[in-house]
Amino acid sequence: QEFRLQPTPQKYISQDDSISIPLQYQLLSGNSLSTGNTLPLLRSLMPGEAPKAGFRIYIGTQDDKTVKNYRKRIPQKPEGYFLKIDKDRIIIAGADERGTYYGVQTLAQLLTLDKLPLIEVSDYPDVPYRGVVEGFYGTPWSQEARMRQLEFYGRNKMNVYLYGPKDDPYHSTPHWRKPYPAQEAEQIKQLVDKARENNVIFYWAIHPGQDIRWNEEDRSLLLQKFESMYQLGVRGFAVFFDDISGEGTQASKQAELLNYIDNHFVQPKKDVAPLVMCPTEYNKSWSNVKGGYLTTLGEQLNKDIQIMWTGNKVIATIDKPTLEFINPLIKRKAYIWWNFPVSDYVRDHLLLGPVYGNGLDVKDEMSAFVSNPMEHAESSKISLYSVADYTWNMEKFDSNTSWKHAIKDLMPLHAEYLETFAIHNSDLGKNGHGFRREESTNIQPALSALLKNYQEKGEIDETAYRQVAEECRKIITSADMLLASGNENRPLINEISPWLSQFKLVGEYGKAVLDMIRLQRQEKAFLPSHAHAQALQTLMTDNDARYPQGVKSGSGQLMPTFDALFEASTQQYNRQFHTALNARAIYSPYTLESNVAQLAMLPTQQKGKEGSVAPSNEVINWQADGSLTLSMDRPRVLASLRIDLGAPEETYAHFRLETSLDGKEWQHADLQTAWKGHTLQKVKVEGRKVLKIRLTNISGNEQKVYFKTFKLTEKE
Ligand SMILES: CC(=O)N[C@H]1c2[nH]c(C(=O)Nc3ccccc3)c[n+]2[C@H](CO)[C@@H](O)[C@@H]1O
Repeated sequence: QEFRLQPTPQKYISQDDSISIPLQYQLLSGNSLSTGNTLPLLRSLMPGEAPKAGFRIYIGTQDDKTVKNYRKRIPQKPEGYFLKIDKDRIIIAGADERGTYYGVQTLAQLLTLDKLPLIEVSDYPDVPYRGVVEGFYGTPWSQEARMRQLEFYGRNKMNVYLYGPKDDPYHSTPHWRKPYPAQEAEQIKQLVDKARENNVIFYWAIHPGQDIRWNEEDRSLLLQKFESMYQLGVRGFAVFFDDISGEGTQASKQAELLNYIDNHFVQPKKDVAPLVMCPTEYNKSWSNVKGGYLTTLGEQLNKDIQIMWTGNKVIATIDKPTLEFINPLIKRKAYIWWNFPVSDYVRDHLLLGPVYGNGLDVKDEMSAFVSNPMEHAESSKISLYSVADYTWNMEKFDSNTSWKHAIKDLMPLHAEYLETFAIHNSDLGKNGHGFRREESTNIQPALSALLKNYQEKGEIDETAYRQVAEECRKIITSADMLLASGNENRPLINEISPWLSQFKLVGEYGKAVLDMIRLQRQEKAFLPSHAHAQALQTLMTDNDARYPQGVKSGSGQLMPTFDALFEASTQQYNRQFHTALNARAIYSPYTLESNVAQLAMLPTQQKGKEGSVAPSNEVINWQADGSLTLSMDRPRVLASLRIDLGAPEETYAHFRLETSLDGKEWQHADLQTAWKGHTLQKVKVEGRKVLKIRLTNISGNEQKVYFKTFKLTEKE
């Protein structure tokens, strides 16, 4: 019988023979397992324990007598285990308690088969700490979502979960100094208990850097907060110094605080996991090696304190050069914080594609690999399943195979439909980090062939046409099947339903555009298809109130191709029949031009009377005389313009804002602080008619700013 074990074991041999699942068995378990959740898990999987049964299960860690005959078969690696299923017995022998627990989790997978294969498994993880950092901006996961996550981590042999949602006020400013209110405290306690049940180390992270004062009072308040979390059962602690400015960014002060916590809290407790910290310089593109921040941490931080790293950029895949850069500087193996599939900077997209691009030769260069996921907990499991696979057995990791199994694991009864949805919802679109993913890889060659032939020769590639038509049919069917999938995975469908509705429209739009190119030479028959395609464009634009920018689906390949075919066929029709049908598919009245590299990539958005340039999460290096120009499709009367460079008021003196009606004559506009103490500027343009708006760095020097807001509102 075919089966796959998740994550891929280091080594296993399955005989071509199997046994029926024993209905009764005699359990011989080691004393080391008298506490913990390993035996309860085994008993929940195999309820037929009977003292005199013939079939036996021997379970224990290597110090237990019950498995002493198999001690030499146990991999001598942390969390390693040996599992053997024989005709009259099962042996589960772990290098330690968690290893034994993982042996039971592997047995659990085999128990889902009709019969138990006779098998020997010798297994252990490549990366010491494997799991998830809930570290994104936006709506934190719900309690129910977190409880489901922790079960998922246990099943997939992930051993850490770091709690650090940016928008939890008791994790970060303003209330990091305060204990949780009773209800929130109880929820954290429930999570800690659930984590223990699933052999996951629950780390609670604090994010104090934005307003910490380097004094005895704040140090004491932070330790009191950690102690209050310890009383709730937390046995793992982290301090995040990412995304802060000011006093809190000093490496020597950060190191002094962390060493104090390590020496006066973590070490004395004796049952607390190694302290973890996220540095302020957490990626190479921001690091200033000569400035000494990273080397200060490397030299001064106690050796057992773990230092997180996101890679060569904020959002990046991790390869050997990445680790060869950072490990020598911090004088330890980096604790990788992988910013995928986090989507808090592209919230209109779902990132459901394969996990790929990380090196397969770096297992010995990192102390941990934790994924920062989407705010959509269930949807994130597609990636998290593969992260578990990758970090457990790196050299055997196969991106596409793992992705397919991840989808089957999430929705076994609707896997083919979820796979169709996921393959077309994987790219991020243009974004401030410049991080992209492949999308629609299954149909991309046919899309290209169809478009190329039509645009260059006005001809239809019939093979490609049929393939694309079939894919549109699958898209429409998949959306319906998933929306109607009932309770197979209701939390997942609740998360993705706005995108499923959009996905169905994408399929319908593709069909309408295929009709258009087929009917392009028929003066009357073309018109209904053109009208239907335009109607679908409108429906795809104003699609879901919960997402101000709307939701995007198929934005990497499908929509650009369908839009291009819409425009080409309509232009062809207009030429042939001397008509003036609208030939513009993507109707955005705003276009962005800039000679500032990091701004030029930013997309523009329109929502009703509002037009904006998408914010960037990176520090913008705005060169002297660099400018950004937002152009309209026609002169428009402004009601307001708001700009926020995330910088003090005096910074705005380095910039000039102008508007123009013709792109030649420019008129100055005053920036003024909208609210005292805030960085948001309200520009005095009320009633001004403009065609272009231009912001220029006139200081003569490079300015480092954040590009948080550039939003205009038109007069009704
Ligand atoms: C370590 C880290 O990635 N920290 C945060 C983070 N920070 C950034 C930034 O780009 N931060 C930034 C950019 C410019 C100016 C200040 C801060 C991205 N992310 C992640 C993805 O959006 C976000 O989920 C995460 O909480």
